[in-house]
Amino acid sequence: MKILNVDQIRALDQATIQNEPIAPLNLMERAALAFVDWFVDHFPDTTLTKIFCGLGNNGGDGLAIARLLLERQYPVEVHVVRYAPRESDDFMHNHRRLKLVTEKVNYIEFSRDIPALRHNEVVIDAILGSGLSRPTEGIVKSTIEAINRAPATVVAVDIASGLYADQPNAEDDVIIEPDYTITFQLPKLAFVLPKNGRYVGEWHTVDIRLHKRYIDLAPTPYYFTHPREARLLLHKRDRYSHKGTFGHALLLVGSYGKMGAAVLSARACLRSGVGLLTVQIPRCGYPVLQTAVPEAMCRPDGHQYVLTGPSEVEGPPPGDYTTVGIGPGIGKAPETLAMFRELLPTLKKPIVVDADALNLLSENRELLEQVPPNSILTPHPKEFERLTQTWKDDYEKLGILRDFAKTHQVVVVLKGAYSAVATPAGEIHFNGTGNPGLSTGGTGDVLTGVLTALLAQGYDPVEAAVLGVYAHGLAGDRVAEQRGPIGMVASDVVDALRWE
Ligand SMILES: NC(=O)C1=CN([C@@H]2O[C@H](COP(=O)(O)OP(=O)(O)OC[C@H]3O[C@@H](n4cnc5c(N)ncnc54)[C@H](OP(=O)(O)O)[C@@H]3O)[C@@H](O)[C@H]2O)[C@@H](O)CC1
Ligand SMILES: [K+]
Repeated sequence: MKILNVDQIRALDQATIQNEPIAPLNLMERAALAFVDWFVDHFPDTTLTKIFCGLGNNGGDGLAIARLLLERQYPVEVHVVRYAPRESDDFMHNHRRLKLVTEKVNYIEFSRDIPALRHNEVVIDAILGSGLSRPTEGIVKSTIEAINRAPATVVAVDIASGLYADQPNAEDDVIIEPDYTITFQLPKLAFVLPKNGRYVGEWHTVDIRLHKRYIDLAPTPYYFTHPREARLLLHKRDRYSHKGTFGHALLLVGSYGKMGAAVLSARACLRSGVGLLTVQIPRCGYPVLQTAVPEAMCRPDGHQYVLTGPSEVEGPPPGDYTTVGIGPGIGKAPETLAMFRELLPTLKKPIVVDADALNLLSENRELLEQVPPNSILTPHPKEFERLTQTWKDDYEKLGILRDFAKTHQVVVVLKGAYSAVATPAGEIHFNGTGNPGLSTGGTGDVLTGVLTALLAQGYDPVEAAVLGVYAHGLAGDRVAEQRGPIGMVASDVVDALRWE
């Protein structure tokens, strides 16, 4: 699904109002209803809910939510943060409607008006939404600080108050730190950026039927992979297919002491549907690989400890394989660099480049030009920084990422909490699967195996990256569900891969 910027969201709001058509107030009511549906599902016990409203439309949402919850017999307190003399029309209208249901509205003008907040209460944050135009200050800031200090559960309406939806905040900005963010229809770019984790919490979108045609036509470089979209990418298998149909991949992996990386990438590649797999490893890894991964063919390198290229075993040149995956555990020995240097110009089809192969690229930038177009590079942030430059915030990093993918005509999977797949066309697809349990040695090697298998099966490289990252994260989520995220190991992730 698309991620739109604030101006586009505002225009989408107007397009919906004009084209559906629907009165602005009714659209706000629809948004409030969608929020309330989620809320009563999630908080079925009618615990005391304190709703903090600003004076714009986010505050209007909060007032409508208060009325709808009161109608459902929830004990609700409404606190309006009166920071300015100006209120939006829909705020005023909902204020009048609320007053027909309850007389009890508290107005916060000074710190002494801020209510005490306890741990068994729920706070709904509707102070500021996507209309944020400057840092929070004065009574708004004091109220946010009080909410952040409180032990109550906090649910933000649309976006945490004080957080910009599509531009960086300053380090010292005061922003709500919610447990949940319930946003309307589409996620905001801010939600998928690492620095913002504590200002987002667990986020969900609720459908408010905004104008579909506007969304379809709106230009944006940013997408979030919806589970439905990921499943659609999966190729169906023909019952007359045979192992040749699914390609023959070559993995160049491992070195002395790092043969585990070879085994993990090879097992993941096989578990991701490759037809045939050949693994080239330094000679010392031969018994390891033949024992741990009997399904793979093995090409022992001429060198005992590191990869150098030539093998004692006859075989086609790397360029003849359907695809090549290189990097996990290979180290940076001069012989391995020499092999990489010789190998790259012989490859014409997209490959997967990971780990030390990426570090070799950073240290020998001229090799970047030799990487076949549409290859998939899978750096973590440190490796990406070595390949490019440092950045001052997540937004600058996205710019650098898009430029890099466009300039070098490669697909970049920047790994992280929301892994970002950057395409040669300059688009970015954020992935939502995965959990902190995946931050453990070897999971990157697993991803390389997955992506290599998908390329071997003829997936378009961008689709391979989007689907592969999604499936890899989902496997991690399955493991976390079964045995908890702590103590998860990369082999668990291989075993949990599913392609359906
Ligand atoms: N889009 C959709 O599809 C739908 C959107 N809906 C809802 O509308 C919300 C957006 O509403 P909104 O535009 O009124 O913005 P919101 O943030 O409530 O208030 C802006 C006001 O606050 C002011 N202000 C700004 N920064 C400030 C600060 N630091 N401290 C103090 N004040 C500050 C700002 O002042 P100005 O910049 O004009 O000077 C302006 O007066 C959106 O988040 C969602 O909840 C749903 O109802 C329906 C579907
Ligand atoms: K809010």
